Amino acid sequence: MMKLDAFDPLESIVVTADQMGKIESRLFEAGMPVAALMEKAALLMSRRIQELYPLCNLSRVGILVGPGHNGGDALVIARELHLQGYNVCLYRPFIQSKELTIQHLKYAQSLGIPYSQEIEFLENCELIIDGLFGFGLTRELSGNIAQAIEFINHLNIPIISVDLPSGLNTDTGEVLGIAIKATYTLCLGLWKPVFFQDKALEYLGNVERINFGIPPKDVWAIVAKPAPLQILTPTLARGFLPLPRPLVTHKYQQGHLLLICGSRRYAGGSILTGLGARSSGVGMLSIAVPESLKSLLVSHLPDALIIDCPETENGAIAELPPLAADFNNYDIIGCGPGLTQEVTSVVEKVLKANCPVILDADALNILAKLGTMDSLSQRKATTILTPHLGEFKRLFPNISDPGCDRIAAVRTAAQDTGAIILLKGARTAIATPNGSVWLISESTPALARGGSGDVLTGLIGGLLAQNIASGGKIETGVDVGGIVATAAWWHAQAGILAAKERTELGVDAFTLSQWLVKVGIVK
Ligand SMILES: NC(=O)C1=CN([C@@H]2O[C@H](COP(=O)(O)OP(=O)(O)OC[C@H]3O[C@@H](n4cnc5c(N)ncnc54)[C@H](O)[C@@H]3O)[C@@H](O)[C@H]2O)[C@@H](O)CC1
Ligand SMILES: Nc1ncnc2c1ncn2[C@@H]1O[C@H](COP(=O)(O)OP(=O)(O)O)[C@@H](O)[C@H]1O
Ligand SMILES: [K+]
Repeated sequence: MMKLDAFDPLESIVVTADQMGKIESRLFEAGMPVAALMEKAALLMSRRIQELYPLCNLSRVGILVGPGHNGGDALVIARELHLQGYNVCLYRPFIQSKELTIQHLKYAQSLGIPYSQEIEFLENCELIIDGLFGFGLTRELSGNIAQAIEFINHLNIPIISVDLPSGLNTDTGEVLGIAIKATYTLCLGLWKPVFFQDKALEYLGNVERINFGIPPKDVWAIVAKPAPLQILTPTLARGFLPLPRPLVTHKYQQGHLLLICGSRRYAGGSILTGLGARSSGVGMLSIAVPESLKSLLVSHLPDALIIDCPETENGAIAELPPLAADFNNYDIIGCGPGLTQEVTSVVEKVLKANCPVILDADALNILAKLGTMDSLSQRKATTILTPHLGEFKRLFPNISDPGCDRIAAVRTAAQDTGAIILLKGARTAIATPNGSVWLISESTPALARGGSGDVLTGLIGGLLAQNIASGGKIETGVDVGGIVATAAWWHAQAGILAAKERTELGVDAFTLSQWLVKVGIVK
């Protein structure tokens, strides 16, 4: 889980290793002594470590000391814990180190803190502080360092990583040979992309940011405003919600969403999409389904207008009747869940609509087969694609493996197509064509179940419909990414809340749709 500080203006900013280095350099050039900054950060960390693991519960703490300033931080922590009475010992495999790190080592030695170049020295520890490498690591780890990390990971004791788990690439989250599997990671200063890369999650443990007071002006001197990489924090999400509602309004002013979804084989997908939309508060909801599903949909969503469409032999939508085909009646269209891949002509027609369009599931597979991704950039209205990793790979075979760097992949996809792309996963990322990416900082694997994505499609559609109908900024494209991200945040929060009460096994997609309204979105 990730702890966010609602009152810190830098809490939503995510910077790359290169940007962090540049921001840090500005502080040093302005006169901040390197040692003083290290002291500030490491003192805060050592205080936090003492809260997490009080002295009375521990007999021995092992500290991994690297050659750079991550190692320097670790040595300051070692010194402080020692002075507080902890029994501390050091593993320091490097002969050569940065000057400041050597100085801290000298002082630690003068205090009588024992150290060794052999990792077995830490065998009887009950807590490990990992200060081997931070954002300065670029090369693969091998040899004795790799073996030491393997040894530590097998000790089965809590590990606290300084800044990030040693062995992870700060930007891509890639494991550089081998990496520490932390219980806690104390991110220093500003969030980095590694905290939002799916494949890094199992290494991070619980994540907290240590705010040691970086002046915002130094951040904005390096990072463009608005930041190209941002966490959708609860405070930002609340700003994107259509609340409060105007006192005098009517249903059409609260948005009219058309969903095109479902088939005989995947009837439930249309219900779940409808339930997601309903939870958004949308004013009017129309759902076009194959005619044989009409009564089923009416029984689940009596508030929605169900449009029955002629169907194929297999029970898929054959064509859209006039009521659904006149797209001028709607603020936005959501198309895809449960359609089957038969409905190519419907998807082609939807792509020609003048209003914003959300494509998900089968609509994405059809789009991939049509091979007309280029045509997306010709669309005048906004297009939103919501693929999971498999769908993303089918849509964008030429973008390098999104499994390696999801953030870079989704950004490229949005820039190439001119569409808003929401890449689903443990940490969903939403990219806009101007290169900015929104990140969802927490979720739950309870959502890894069939149908939860359908709920999300409906929710996105319903939120955007309300924004458009109220003369919102979507027309100028300004905040669409933020609204889409708000839907993803809301969806994840509902999953977290439901899982807390029902365990991670208890959040089926229908339950999820019911929990959306229980999220405390306006605290
Ligand atoms: N973010 C900030 O503003 C602050 C950062 N601080 C610390 O400074 C860290 C960054 O420090 P550094 O730039 O010194 O970098 P690191 O401490 O992350 O490590 C880089 C060092 O490791 C060596 N190295 C890299 N790859 C290696 C490999 N595969 N095998 C062996 N050695 C390798 C490099 O030659 C260099 O000496 C942060 O992660 C953080 O812990 C703090 O001291 C305070 C403030
Ligand atoms: N491990 C996970 N942690 C958090 N969220 C997850 C995880 N796995 C899947 N999800 C979320 O669940 C939803 C699944 O959507 P999708 O794959 O489209 O499923 P479906 O098509 O069956 O509805 C997405 O919103 C995704 O982000
Ligand atoms: K580290």
